[in-house]
Amino acid sequence: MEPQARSVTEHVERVLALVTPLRSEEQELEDALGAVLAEDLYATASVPPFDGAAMDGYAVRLADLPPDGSPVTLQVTGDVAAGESGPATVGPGQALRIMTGAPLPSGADAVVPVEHTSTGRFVAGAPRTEPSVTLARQPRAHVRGAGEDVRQGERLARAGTEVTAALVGALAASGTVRVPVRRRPLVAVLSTGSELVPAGEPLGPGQITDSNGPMLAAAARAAGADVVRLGPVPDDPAALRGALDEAVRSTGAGRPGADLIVTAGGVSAGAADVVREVLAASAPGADGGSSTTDVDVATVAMSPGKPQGLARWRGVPWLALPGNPVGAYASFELFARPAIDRLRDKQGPVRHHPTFAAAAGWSGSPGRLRVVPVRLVPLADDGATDSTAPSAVGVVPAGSNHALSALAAADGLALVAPDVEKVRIGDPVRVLMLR
Ligand SMILES: Nc1nc2c(c(=O)[nH]1)N[C@H]1C(S)=C(S)[C@@H](COP(=O)(O)OP(=O)(O)OC[C@H]3O[C@@H](n4cnc5c(N)ncnc54)[C@H](O)[C@@H]3O)O[C@H]1N2
Ligand code: MOO
Repeated sequence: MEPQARSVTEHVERVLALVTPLRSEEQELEDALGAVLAEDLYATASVPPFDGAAMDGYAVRLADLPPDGSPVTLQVTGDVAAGESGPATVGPGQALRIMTGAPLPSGADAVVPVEHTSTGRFVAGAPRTEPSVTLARQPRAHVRGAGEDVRQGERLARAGTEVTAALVGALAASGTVRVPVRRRPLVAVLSTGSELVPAGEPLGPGQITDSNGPMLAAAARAAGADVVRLGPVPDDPAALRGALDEAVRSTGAGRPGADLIVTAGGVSAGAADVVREVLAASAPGADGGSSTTDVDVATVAMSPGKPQGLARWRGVPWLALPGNPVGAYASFELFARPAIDRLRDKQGPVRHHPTFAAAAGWSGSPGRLRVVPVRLVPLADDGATDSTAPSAVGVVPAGSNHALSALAAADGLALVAPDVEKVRIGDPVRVLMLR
């Protein structure tokens, strides 16, 4: 009899209990894209650092411009360009030509854009000699105030934030050159199965190409980890133990031991299910020693991805995922990715699981969370005029649930709750987005 299946939520909790965040280290800001901040970061300088022009035009004194908007003619006494720091001053009745980004000269408190003046436009490269300009008060001052964007000492990002290109920009603007980040996790990816042949090698009778190895390695990299790929390992306990030892050992070439082991295959009820065998043989108290601890083999209420194993190999957290490739990938997204996030101490935003309307109906066996590769499709013309509205997008299954080709074509994984028997057209469907 099959044991009571464990919920996905409970399995996630057990996965998270196995891993703890890695130590932090300093990294050059320019190399930190995708890393996770280990501390809150504060602006070391204000942005912009000075009051400056937001438009090309004339720096003026508002006191010279009649409040009723009637034009006035001012004497043009010179130029201020971006990057200039000269002691330019605008006196009463005067104006200075000023370019966007240039510091506002003393005396001036507004910029009038050139297109709203008698000059009309500045010609790039041409000498500017107009002795005077006629202009009028504008509704806006077109001045960017010092610290308007960021004030020195203001918090720019919280610990746990993943560094994006925009954050690199914001940190650079405020004078940051090095950032404290979590060390990048090293994930060992290991596929098991005597039928497996590395990609590119000819297949003998009964053999198949190892797709889980390259796929899970790619998924781990996409989740922000470095990867050491081992195997495929044949269905032989000694070979598997050897590979697990290699995964956790640091090598002479400077590779540290893995922070997390992810295996695929051999975790079900088959006679050759070697992962299950190694877990059982080395569980504490059993013969074979205690290189494996915290063993937890479970049937999880999801499909695909039902058989799962958790343990530590010589202290290193080990997620044993099922071999069926779609199940392995679904398990990666639901269990291994949160484990990697925790190693990186990555905090929210909560993983985005938007809801779309089903654009086709489908059924499946209730009682488990069904993970269905789906594609986003425009909904049939429903009279909506705005084709970019979210309601104009729905989901359809991307192909057979167990086919890698469907997974490859999928925009996301629909997560259909265990109590739902049939998904009908128009039903809301929660989707774990993959792109
Ligand atoms: N009697 C039972 N049999 C099975 C059960 C069960 O509950 N009772 N569960 C089924 C489910 S669900 C799954 S999933 C599989 C998982 O089994 P394993 O984790 O032991 O995986 P394998 O048997 O090693 O492989 C399953 C399947 O996937 C192919 N495979 C494995 N590794 C790779 C790889 N690296 N690249 C490509 N394909 C791979 C393998 O050849 C098998 O076809 O067990 C069911 N059986
Ligand atoms: O759990 Mo298996 O992955 O359903 O195919």
